[in-house]
Amino acid sequence: MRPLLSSGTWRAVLARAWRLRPSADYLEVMDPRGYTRNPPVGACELQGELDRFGGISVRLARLDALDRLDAAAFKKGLQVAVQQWQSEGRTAVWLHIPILQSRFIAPAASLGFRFHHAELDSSTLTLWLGEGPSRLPGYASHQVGVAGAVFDESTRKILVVQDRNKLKNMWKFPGGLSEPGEDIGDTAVREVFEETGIKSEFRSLLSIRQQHTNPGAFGKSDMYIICRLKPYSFTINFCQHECLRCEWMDLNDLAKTENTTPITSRVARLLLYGYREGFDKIDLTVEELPAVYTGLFYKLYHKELPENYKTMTGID
Ligand SMILES: NC(=O)C1=CN([C@@H]2O[C@H](COP(=O)(O)OP(=O)(O)OC[C@H]3O[C@@H](n4cnc5c(N)ncnc54)[C@H](O)[C@@H]3O)[C@@H](O)[C@H]2O)C=CC1
Ligand SMILES: [Mg+2]
Repeated sequence: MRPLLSSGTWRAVLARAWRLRPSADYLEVMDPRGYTRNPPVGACELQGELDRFGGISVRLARLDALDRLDAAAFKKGLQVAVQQWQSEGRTAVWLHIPILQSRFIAPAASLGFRFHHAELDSSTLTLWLGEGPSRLPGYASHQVGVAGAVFDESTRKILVVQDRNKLKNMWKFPGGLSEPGEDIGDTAVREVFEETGIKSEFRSLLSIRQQHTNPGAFGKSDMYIICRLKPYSFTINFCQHECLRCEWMDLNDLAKTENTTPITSRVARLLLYGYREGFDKIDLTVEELPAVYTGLFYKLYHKELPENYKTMTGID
């Protein structure tokens, strides 16, 4: 984000916003050059950055005098600052509050700010100032779980576990929740190893399930992705905390058993089809491509596309 207001301009805005009058105490701590050595409560220097949508972002962690600021003074100052931003046509305010300054959440909320999201050590509140209903995007809507269907083509065996923490003991593929910044295939390989001790490598993506208000997703929706993995170790050493049993099972048996979940049964049948007719019938393979706007890279998953279609040469 681009800072559009200099700190000098901010000082001027905030001197107005916080309606400060130098008190006798304040004057006592001015040095001969006029700089404040120990600003009193309320002499807080807010620094904000304009974003490309016309919103303003205030990071309380960057404000030196906050430790000495009480909640009432913060509320008063914020109220005036918000009026100022509104008169300047700002569309929204984003208020980033470090966890140790959470006493400022309640005064901000009483002025209409609402939580946008929280991380381990900070929360972010927003206030929409634009016309009509808020157009600010929400935060995360889904959690992502990934399982590995580890299939050994040479023996037709598939790796399955029974979850220790479930009321019904049904066979399923080992898997778990994706970590921030983790590729889908890497989650599958990591979770399979953590839960079963089996080493494997990513082959393809087989299915995506979307479920809303999943009980384990803290009120969010759940994306559950199953990957096809190829094993390169075979001795099971399963996690006692999460699994009750772990086995290499014949794929035909998994496809037929009733002692499994509908999604595991469906994917077992999909794998059987791929095993008999060719995995290209069922695989979504992955390729890394460059993102035009951000300069980053991303993973794109789709059915195999012939090389001449990728380059658009040799197409009639
Ligand atoms: N049909 C299927 O085959 C199933 C699919 N799934 C999907 O798998 C994904 C999650 O897989 P998991 O193996 O559950 O994740 P995971 O392998 O990352 O394990 C989560 C761990 O957190 C623990 N945990 C969860 N909630 C807890 C709480 N409130 N307090 C203390 N500990 C807690 C669990 O006991 C477990 O050890 C989701 O996407 C889910 O939809 C989950 C179960 C069955
Ligand atoms: Mg798990």
